[in-house]
Order: sequence, then structure tokens, then C-alpha cells
Amino acid sequence: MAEIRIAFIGAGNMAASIIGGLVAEGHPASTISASDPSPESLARLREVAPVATGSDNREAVTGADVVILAVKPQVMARVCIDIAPALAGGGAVALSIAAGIPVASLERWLGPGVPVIRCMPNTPALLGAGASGLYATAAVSAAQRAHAGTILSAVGLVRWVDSEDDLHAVTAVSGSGPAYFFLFMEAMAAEGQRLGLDAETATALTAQTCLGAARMAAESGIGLAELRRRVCSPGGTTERAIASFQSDELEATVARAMTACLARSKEMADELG
Ligand SMILES: NC(=O)C1=CN([C@@H]2O[C@H](COP(=O)(O)OP(=O)(O)OC[C@H]3O[C@@H](n4cnc5c(N)ncnc54)[C@H](O)[C@@H]3O)[C@@H](O)[C@H]2O)C=CC1
Ligand SMILES: O=C(O)[C@@H]1CCC=N1
Repeated sequence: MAEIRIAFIGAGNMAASIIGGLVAEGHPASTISASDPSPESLARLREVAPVATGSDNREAVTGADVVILAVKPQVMARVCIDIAPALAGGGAVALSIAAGIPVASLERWLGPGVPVIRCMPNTPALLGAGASGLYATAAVSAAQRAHAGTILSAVGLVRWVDSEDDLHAVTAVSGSGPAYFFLFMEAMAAEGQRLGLDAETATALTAQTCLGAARMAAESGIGLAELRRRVCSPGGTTERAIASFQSDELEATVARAMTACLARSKEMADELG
């Protein structure tokens, strides 16, 4: 990857996931810096990759090509207003990964002349298995768009969306999505134990099954419903389990959860924007 100087503001879970993935992909750690007031966050990050760390956000953004805003939505306004003078005229693009914060707010806080990209990534970025939705305004140059795409592609799948509003749906699908699968796996592993397996075996079988199913969904070129049908031997065991899920309205349960997620994303935009 061409050397892009990347500054992370906020060195928590998501920053560590993206930095870990970037460095594992061969992006030089020497071109990455991270700023965070929490010594604990910085120490955890240094265990992931030997990047430059500090607590001065303005210093971190100076000279960066891409500034990744990786703080919680609740502190984003304060952080942006604080770094705005250091970004002015520097030519950097700001890339926010915060849920719910609209581009218009980021532009207002960062000041004129700082192009903004919004991204909704997810934590499997740590393993290079992330999934990110990105949205850029017209003020973002083709080169800056390419930089953002290169960074996020280093840690997984990237899809650009044409409308900022679509990022709410991306959040409901892939941003929050890993947690849905963890919850589902927790339930499967717990039931596996109740049915007699030891905890390690139940968890390992569950995780590997999820991984295998996900790889088939992503790589086989076969539709999801067909993949499911191929596991269901007529009159067999899976058919019984699927019938039980369907009579318990699994699809409606999933739809309600994702609708709640999307509603919260919109609510956050209203509260914090
Ligand atoms: N965790 C996830 O799965 C995903 C999170 N996001 C978004 O990523 C952002 C970060 O989330 P996490 O990494 O999970 O949170 P986190 O709490 O792990 O990390 C946030 C970091 O920001 C630091 N921070 C607080 N005030 C700061 C300041 N003034 N300057 C610099 N750093 C400051 C905190 O000390 C902390 O280390 C959020 O906006 C969230 O919406 C997006 C997609 C997925
Ligand atoms: O729960 C959240 O608000 C963040 C955004 C997507 C995943 N985690």
C-alpha cells in the first residue's frame, strides 16, 4: 500500500481493530499515530501494533493525510472543534466511524475546507474480516476516496453507499451485526452444554460452524435459502430445528431487532447532530 499517513483520534476497540488489521496487511506502523487521553487505551493499542501514541489530538492530526475519528459519538463535537484549527488548510480528509453523526455536523464542527467521509465498520476488521459501508460527500477528492477505500479494504469488505441515509441500514446489518451472531452463538454454545458437551467443545463447534456457514454464504456463489435447503435432509433433524425457529418467528424477531438498531442510529443522529 502506498504510504498514507493516518492519525486515529481515539484508540479504543474500533481503532485497535482497524490498526491491527492494517498492520497485519503490511501497512507500516510508522505511518500510523493514535491519540487518546486514556493511558490504558494507548497501552492496549501498543500491544496490537507499535504505532506512535500520544494524548494531544492536535499534534496527532498535524501532517496526516487521513484523520480517522474513532471516538464515541457523545464526545465527537468536542473533539472535532478542538482539532479544527490544526486541520485547517492541511489537506487532510476526516473519516468518521461514529454511529449516527451526520456529515453536516462533522463539517460544521471541523470547519470549511475539511472534506468528510463517513464509515460504518465492524470489529472483525481486527482479523481482516471486517465489513464497512462508506459514504463520501462531493467535497472529497478521488484520491482521498481512494485512500479511505484502501484503508478499509485492508481490513475487510468495503461497500460505498450513494446516500448518507443508507449508513443507518449498514449499521443495522454489519456495524452492529457481529453482536447478533455472538448472541446467537452464545445461545447455541449454552444449549450444546446443556445437552451434554463440555464448554470448550460446545463453543468450538459453534464458532467453527458459524465460520463455515459464513464462508459458504460469502464464497460459494449459492443463495442463502438454497444453502439452508442443502443442510435440511427431508424428514431429517435440521428440518425440525428450522420449523421450530420459524414457528417461533425468527425472521420477525430479527426484523424487529434490526429496526430497533436503525431507529437508535437515527435517534443518535437527532440527539448528537
Ligand atoms: N465497537 C464497534 O463494534 C463499532 C463502533 N463504531 C464506532 O466507533 C467509535 C468508537 O467506538 P469504540 O472503539 O467501540 O469505543 P471505545 O470506547 O472502545 O473507544 C473510544 C476511545 O476514545 C477515547 N476518547 C475519549 N475522549 C477522547 C478525546 N477527547 N480524544 C481522543 N480520544 C478520546 C476513549 O478513551 C476510548 O479509548 C464510536 O463512535 C462507535 O459508534 C462503529 C462501528 C462498530
Ligand atoms: O453499538 C454501537 O453504537 C456501535 C455502532 C455499531 C456497533 N457498535
